[in-house]
Formats: sequence, structure tokens, C-alpha cells
Amino acid sequence: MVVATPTPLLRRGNKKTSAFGVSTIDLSEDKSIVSEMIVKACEEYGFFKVVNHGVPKKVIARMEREAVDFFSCPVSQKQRAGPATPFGYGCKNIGFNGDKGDLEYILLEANPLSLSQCAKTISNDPSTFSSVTNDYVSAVRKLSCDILELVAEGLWVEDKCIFSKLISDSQNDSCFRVNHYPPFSAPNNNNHHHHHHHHEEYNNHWDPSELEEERLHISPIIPSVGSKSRVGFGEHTDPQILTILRSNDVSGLQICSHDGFWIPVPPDPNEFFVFVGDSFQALTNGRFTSVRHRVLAMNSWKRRMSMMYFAAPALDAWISAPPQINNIYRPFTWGEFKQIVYSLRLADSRLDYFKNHDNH
Ligand SMILES: C=C1C[C@]23C[C@@]1(O)CC[C@H]2[C@@]12CC[C@H](O)[C@@](C)(C(=O)O1)[C@H]2[C@@H]3C(=O)O
Ligand SMILES: O=C(O)CCC(=O)C(=O)O
Repeated sequence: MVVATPTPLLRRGNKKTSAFGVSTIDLSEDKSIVSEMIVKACEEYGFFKVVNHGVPKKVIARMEREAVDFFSCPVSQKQRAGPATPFGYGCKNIGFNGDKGDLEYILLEANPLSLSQCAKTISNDPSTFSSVTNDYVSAVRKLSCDILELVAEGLWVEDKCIFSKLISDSQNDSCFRVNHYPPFSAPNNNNHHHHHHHHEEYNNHWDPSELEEERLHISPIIPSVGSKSRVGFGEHTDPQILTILRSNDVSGLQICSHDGFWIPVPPDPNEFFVFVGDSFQALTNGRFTSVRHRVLAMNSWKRRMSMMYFAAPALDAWISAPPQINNIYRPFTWGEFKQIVYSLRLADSRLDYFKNHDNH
């Protein structure tokens, strides 16, 4: 029997093993050039940096302030917003397999209704927290849409909104995360006193005696990262379509090249980094690369803080009416889709859906 396989219209291009330089894409440049560069970056590393991104400095600064204020609260107060199941405040336990990371975080659903609910447990001034967060999330969602439209253009797809419409209103499963990593001092260095002094920068409540203990609990997915650094966030790919990351000026982020090298990404607080996620790799039939990345806690007295917007389609709508296969992009297979839902640890009702449709 001959089985018709859909033509892989969007094929993975040849990959170069050239020396790495993070592509920097200037969104104010000519559209046709920018769209071509973005497609190339999505194919080669699945990772790039954007400048002239259009997100106002003030929107970023206000969000950073809210996050710093939250993480500076006493543990007992932060725990009111937890545990993260998957949304809310989480500390150290980053994955549902019990993966450990040396960080604390807040993971939120990126829609106004959910944000205003969660704000009540996060802030003493919930209305300010939710308006600042909504402004930030809306601005980075707009940036994601701009990028997705440029991608469609670069792929010569007729409907320029084919990808961006998946996330263009706030009714989708996008999420927002802020990570906060403690500072790290390498074993046997004598700078403890010095470090401790700077700990107070965020008036944080990390117990330095925990650090030595935590060093022993290296995430099982990382075999070894050497004695001078520790895992902040274990290696993974993001299940969503795109991730938009902004961090302060503390290093630690690394991406994995296709030939298996870990490449440190110098931090840049004024710009954004973009990651291709598993969903985008699937939608483009593997032409785009979902980028493997991790965060190491570096030997620095300063703490890393990063904020991420994860652009994801409305999964419920996708379940009830999966997009039709056409020549433009391919809907997820059920296997891929299930993986995304599981990775997001979404509501049990959605997981039940798959239990009842296990033949997919
Ligand atoms: C270690 C993990 C955290 C994560 C689930 C996972 O097992 C692997 C993917 C991780 C990730 C990365 C992007 C998002 O931050 C996240 C919410 C997601 O959907 O996949 C996290 C997951 C998580 O924090 O539960
Ligand atoms: O904190 C960072 O810089 C990146 C962490 C990350 O990859 C994630 O939260 O999914």
C-alpha cells in the first residue's frame, strides 16, 4: 500500500559548522532584509538577538522593579504565591520530574484575567503589579507577532499572519516567567565575606549555607559542568512557539550548537533574545531549530534575573478544531501536541483529553 506523505515543503537547510556569533537583527532595517535574516537565524541556531525592538524602556524597567520587589520579600510571603502547580511561585523545583535548579521563579499565564487573580498573592499592590505585568506582556506579545510576521514573509508564505494569529489576542496559552538565581561563589574561595555583603543588594533571603548543599544536587539532565559553576536551570528546549527573553547584566545563559558545544551568550539588558521552541520546529517540518539551552550559576556576586514570554497557541481551540493540513504549515501531530500540553503541565482536563484519545 502506498501511503501519501505530506511534502516537506519547509525543509531544513544545510547547516554550517562555522564559528559562532549570535545573529543580531535590527528590526528597524528594511523588511525584506530583516525577514531573510530572521529565517536564516531560525534555521541555523534557532536563536538570535533583536535590537530596535520597540518595547519601551520604561515598560521593562517597571517590570524589573516589580520582580525585584517580589523576590526581596521574606520567604514566607513569597510562598503565599506558591507552590507552582505549574503556575505561581516556585523555588528550586523547576520541572515536574523533580528537576532541581538553583533558582526561584514566578510562572504566570499571560492573560489579563489570570494575571489579576495571581497578582493578589504576589503583591501588596495587586493592581499595580497586574497593570505593569500586562503592559510588559502585551509589549512582548506584540514583538513576538512582529517577528512571526517577518518569518512568514521570509518563508514567502501568502498569509503573513499565519503564525502571528495563533497568539495575537490574549486568549492563548502563552505564559510569562521571571527567574531569579542566587549568586555563586566557587568552592574554596575566600571571598565569602565580600559576596555576602553584596547579597544585600536585593535584600534577599537566600541562606548562604544552603549553597554548598545545593551544589550536590546537580540536575540529573546535566552530567557535569565543572567545579567552577553550578546548574541554574538545567538544559532543555522550550515547548512553545517562540520565547522572548530579557535579562539583567549577569551572565550564565548558554545555548547548544548543533555540533554539541555550549556557547555562552553575553547578557544585554537593553535588548531581547529570541528562542525557537519545539512548536515552531514542528510547524516548519523541522526546518527551524528548537534551541537547547541552560543557565549556569556563574562565579559572580550579582544575581541573575531574567524574564521570559513564551508564545503559545490556544491549546483548547487547537484541540477542538485542529488546523487543516495545507501547503503552508503543518499542524502538530497528536504526539507533539501531547508533549506540549504535558510540558506545560496544563489543567488535568486537558491531560484527560489525551487519555481518552490515546490512539492519536
Ligand atoms: C525542567 C523543566 C521545566 C519545564 C519543564 C521541564 O521538564 C522542561 C521544559 C521546561 C519549560 C521551559 C519553558 C517554560 O519555562 C516552561 C514552563 C515550559 O513549558 O517548559 C518550563 C517547564 C516548567 O517550568 O515546568
Ligand atoms: O533564566 C534564563 O535566563 C533562562 C531560563 C530558561 O531557559 C527558562 O526559564 O525556560
